[in-house]
Amino acid sequence: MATHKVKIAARLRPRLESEIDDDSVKIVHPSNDSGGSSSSTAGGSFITVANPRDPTQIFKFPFSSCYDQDSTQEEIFKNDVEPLIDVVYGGVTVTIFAYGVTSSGKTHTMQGTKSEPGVIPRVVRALFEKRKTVRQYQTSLSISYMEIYKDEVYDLLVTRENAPKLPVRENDSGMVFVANLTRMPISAVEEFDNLYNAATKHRSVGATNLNRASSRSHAVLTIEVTMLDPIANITLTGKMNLVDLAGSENNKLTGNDPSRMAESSAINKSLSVLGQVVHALNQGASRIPYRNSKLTRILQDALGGSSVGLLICNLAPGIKFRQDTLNTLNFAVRTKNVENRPVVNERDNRPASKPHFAAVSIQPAAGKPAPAVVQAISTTGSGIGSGRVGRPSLVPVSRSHRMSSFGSAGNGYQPFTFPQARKGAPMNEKIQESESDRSGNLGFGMTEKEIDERISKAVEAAVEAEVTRRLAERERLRAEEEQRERENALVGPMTRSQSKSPSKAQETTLPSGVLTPLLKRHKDLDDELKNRLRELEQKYERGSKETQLADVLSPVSKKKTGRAYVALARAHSEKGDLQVALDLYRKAETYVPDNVKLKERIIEIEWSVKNNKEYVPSPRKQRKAKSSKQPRLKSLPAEVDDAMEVDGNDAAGPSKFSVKGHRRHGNVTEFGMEVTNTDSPNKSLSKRSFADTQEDLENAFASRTPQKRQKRLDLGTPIVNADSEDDVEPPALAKKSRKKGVL
Ligand SMILES: Nc1ncnc2c1ncn2[C@@H]1O[C@H](COP(=O)(O)OP(=O)(O)OP(=O)(O)O)[C@@H](O)[C@H]1O
Repeated sequence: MATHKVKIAARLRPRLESEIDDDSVKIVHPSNDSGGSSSSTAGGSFITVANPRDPTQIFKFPFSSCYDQDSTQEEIFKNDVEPLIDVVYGGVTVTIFAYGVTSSGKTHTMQGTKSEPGVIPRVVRALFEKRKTVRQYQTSLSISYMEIYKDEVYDLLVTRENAPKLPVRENDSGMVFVANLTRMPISAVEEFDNLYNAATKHRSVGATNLNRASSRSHAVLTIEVTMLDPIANITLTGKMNLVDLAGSENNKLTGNDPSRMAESSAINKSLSVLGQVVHALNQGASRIPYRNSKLTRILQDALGGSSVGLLICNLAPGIKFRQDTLNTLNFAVRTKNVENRPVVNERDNRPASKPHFAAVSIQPAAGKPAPAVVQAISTTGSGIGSGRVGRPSLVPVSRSHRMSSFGSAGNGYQPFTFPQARKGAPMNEKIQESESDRSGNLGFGMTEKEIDERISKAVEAAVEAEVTRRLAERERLRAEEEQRERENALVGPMTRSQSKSPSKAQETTLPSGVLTPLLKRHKDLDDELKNRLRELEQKYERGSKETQLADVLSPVSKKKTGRAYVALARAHSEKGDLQVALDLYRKAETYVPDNVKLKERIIEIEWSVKNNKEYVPSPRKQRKAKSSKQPRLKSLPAEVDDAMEVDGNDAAGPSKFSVKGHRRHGNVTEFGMEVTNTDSPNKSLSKRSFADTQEDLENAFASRTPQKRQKRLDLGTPIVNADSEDDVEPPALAKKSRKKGVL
């Protein structure tokens, strides 16, 4: 099982004019003693620092990449950064961050100067170069750039006046992102340079005793590479996060004034939380304090998450910085053991097979997928203004979105963007609810009232237009009739009788209220007759309304509505509420007038009501087990089967929505970890190995028993409340593997 440890590169900057280099900190390259390269990535290199309390004692810090004062920007890039370009083009997120005391050379390493460009400009050039070679994709690049200043996030791509504090959020998939961060497309290196140079001027920089242009904030530049494979209709998204951290500060040395002190304390606090996060990860702690600072939340994915990480430790020479150097190196040593589980961010763009509409309302809350899945620093397209590009959502909006984890087999992933149920809720909680209260309901955990409302709504909308049309038509006919009557009054009784004949058709569709005038006219009728007529009128009106409803529905809707009424009727008859049941059965009959069993049922209940006798419904039939593995979804209770058995079906309640099935459909298959910082990433990220691994894991996944598979799907980072300040548990699988010491 492969995980990826954060790689460490240490760089000692040269002595500045005002400084004394007393050899307190030294880089040793045993293999290069005879001269040669000023760096080593071959192993064996180490840094020595004398113990401040006992100068005879020498601390030794071995790292795979150690760069001394003579190292060049080019060397660092070639050895440690360039290999990561292929990783980004493999659809993985890479995070490179420069760490060190103030004035140790972080900005120099990341940004550099015009004559000595640093990591950032080189990465951009390399990404554009690489783009030329990946012809199978339609590739686009974009950038976002933010700073974290006094624990608040600001957009550096807009002017400071237009840069409100941006909130850090977490989506349903556990992906941490900065809301409303601008993302700009870049089509050429020059375009990037212009944007970046302008944005860098917005960064908070101030003079301290140690650095004339000291960064007062952490800066995070993200370059996103989106690759659309038009043949497979799949989009890969790789990201490069380049982080220039503010330096830890010793206020005795910096000579900070009160305002600088406030900045300094925010910087030191966030760096201290960063240390705590690393420490907690190394301890295998159950809670990692990511949420204690914005910096660690944003870097969450780079530390114990799903991106490939490189930490460049910048060191300043001389005894003045010795304690800071030791602190930095201690941090580096601890970070060295942090394991990530990189994933490929891949989105399948093929259209989704449409879930049954009833399924959407069931809301199977997804078990959280693997670690903060996409990347720590991502942007959102929501609500962004002109000139901004919406982040292509990595949440699976289409048929499937596989997060292919290098190395872990099968963390689950939900196939559709179901609305999230309560965070942290078990995946099938809603379903369990339905089952548990089944006895009191007619199905789907819905009450009778809800079913009735649903039916009414569905019917009402369809009927409204038709009723309006009919009323208008009736009004027109009545007006015509009155006009004819007036004309007939003039031409005599003979003609009148003839002229009335065309309205014969109306008699068969006697409009409601027509009997009332009749009653008024025949005042001499005895009371009994009057009552009878009133009853008839009521009956007519009720029947007429139901007939109208039934007329405008499609055959399928009629059948469904009929079933629903039968289900309700049955529930009422079981409660002994026979009159209500009878009314409901009658309503059902207007939708399914040819159903013989229904007619019989109505007669039976009518008899019971009339004779005040108890009615004993026939026992429900046992429904045959369905052969299909996927239970059929129904929007209405399964009380009545397709053949419109009145209510002789099983009492097993409605078909339940199979989360398992749907989740498998939108499976997330994770892949074997083949990416390393140092070892031939080109090879490890080849399409071939990617596909092969995917197949193997899918097979392995398929061979699991359903129970195991379900369990597997449930694994992943717990869903946390974005607003809560609670700590976040590290990804369950990562924890497990850490504990086991699996690499
Ligand atoms: N490798 C290097 N070669 C030459 N000069 C360097 C090197 N590294 C740093 N410097 C110089 O050291 C000074 C401090 O460097 P830089 O501003 O990069 O430090 P920093 O770690 O970013 O500081 P802060 O945390 O205060 O922002 C600058 O003048 C820079 O030009």
